[in-house]
Amino acid sequence: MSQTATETAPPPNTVTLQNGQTITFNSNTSISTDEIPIIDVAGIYSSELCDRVAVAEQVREAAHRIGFFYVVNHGVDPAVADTAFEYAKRFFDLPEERKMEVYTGKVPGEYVGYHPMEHYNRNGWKRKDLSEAFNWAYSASHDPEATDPSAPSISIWPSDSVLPGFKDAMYAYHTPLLQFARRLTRTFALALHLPEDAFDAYIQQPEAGMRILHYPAQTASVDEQNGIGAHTDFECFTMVTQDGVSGLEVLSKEGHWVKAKPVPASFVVNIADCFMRQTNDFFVSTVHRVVNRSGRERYSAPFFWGFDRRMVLEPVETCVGEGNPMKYPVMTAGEYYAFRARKAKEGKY
Ligand SMILES: O=C(O)CCC(=O)C(=O)O
Ligand SMILES: [Fe+2]
Repeated sequence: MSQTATETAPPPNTVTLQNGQTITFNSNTSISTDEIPIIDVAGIYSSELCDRVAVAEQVREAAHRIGFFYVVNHGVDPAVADTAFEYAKRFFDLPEERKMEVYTGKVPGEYVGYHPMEHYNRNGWKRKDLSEAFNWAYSASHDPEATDPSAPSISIWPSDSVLPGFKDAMYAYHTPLLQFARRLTRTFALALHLPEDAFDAYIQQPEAGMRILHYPAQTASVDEQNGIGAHTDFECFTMVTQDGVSGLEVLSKEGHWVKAKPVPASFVVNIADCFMRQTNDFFVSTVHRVVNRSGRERYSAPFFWGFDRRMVLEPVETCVGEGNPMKYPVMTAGEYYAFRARKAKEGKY
């Protein structure tokens, strides 16, 4: 006698995200595959256009197919990341009251400052997300290519007497990432079959926030708790530096949680919602989460790259046309970020 589907298959897991999207996955258990490509990006520094295009075509395929890829040979010195991680640990080791001096609630409407442990419940799980984070924003004075280095930044920082050298260590890593992200934006322009400089005006004063995260080892079951619940990122693309501890998982189109295992000296790059909107879904902003069941503390440092708040997120011309109209309302980048930051800080998701 054949069994019915309800007897054999567990009920689908369904979650509504901050961007309004509802997702379903087959199983809460993650799998290891080689679905996330590793792209050697050394060619983006070549003086030959054909070398730059060769990298861009790999980026095009990955951004369209899965929305996630690793980059290696990116040119950013790993020693600077090591120092940033050392200072991240020092920050998270501070007493709670010191960290709460830079509590994100002190900056309404902006996603900067300290986000305490078990503060959010992005997927409405039984227990809140087991992570804490510190976010900071773009600072023109730490951007060697800034048009106006005196433009103010919205970040808040612990005072130097609390954690000497912290801010400097964070920007020492942020600045080379910013320079790499500018390069990679040109690669993305080529990947969309646009002139290489198509987005240059959008990133003179970019939205370039960064965060450090700490995930204690989780003992609760994956059905009860996440480190960071399923979500998509807000901006154009994100570049995550992982330490050696796994935990990041990517939702494949088939509904499987795929492990993004740490790859030494790589960044994990993922497409975020603004780029998906502008490319009319040609690039996919893929759902991801972190569950740290490794038995070890995990630290990560995502860098979020987006267009200037004042710019209008117009559709990319190669991604719209007759029979393929723009699917999203057009708004400024700032309007979209404000909407998402408000949703994220409500913390219900
Ligand atoms: O910690 C990670 O690996 C990813 C974190 C993340 O997805 C985020 O902060 O948006
Ligand atoms: Fe994310």
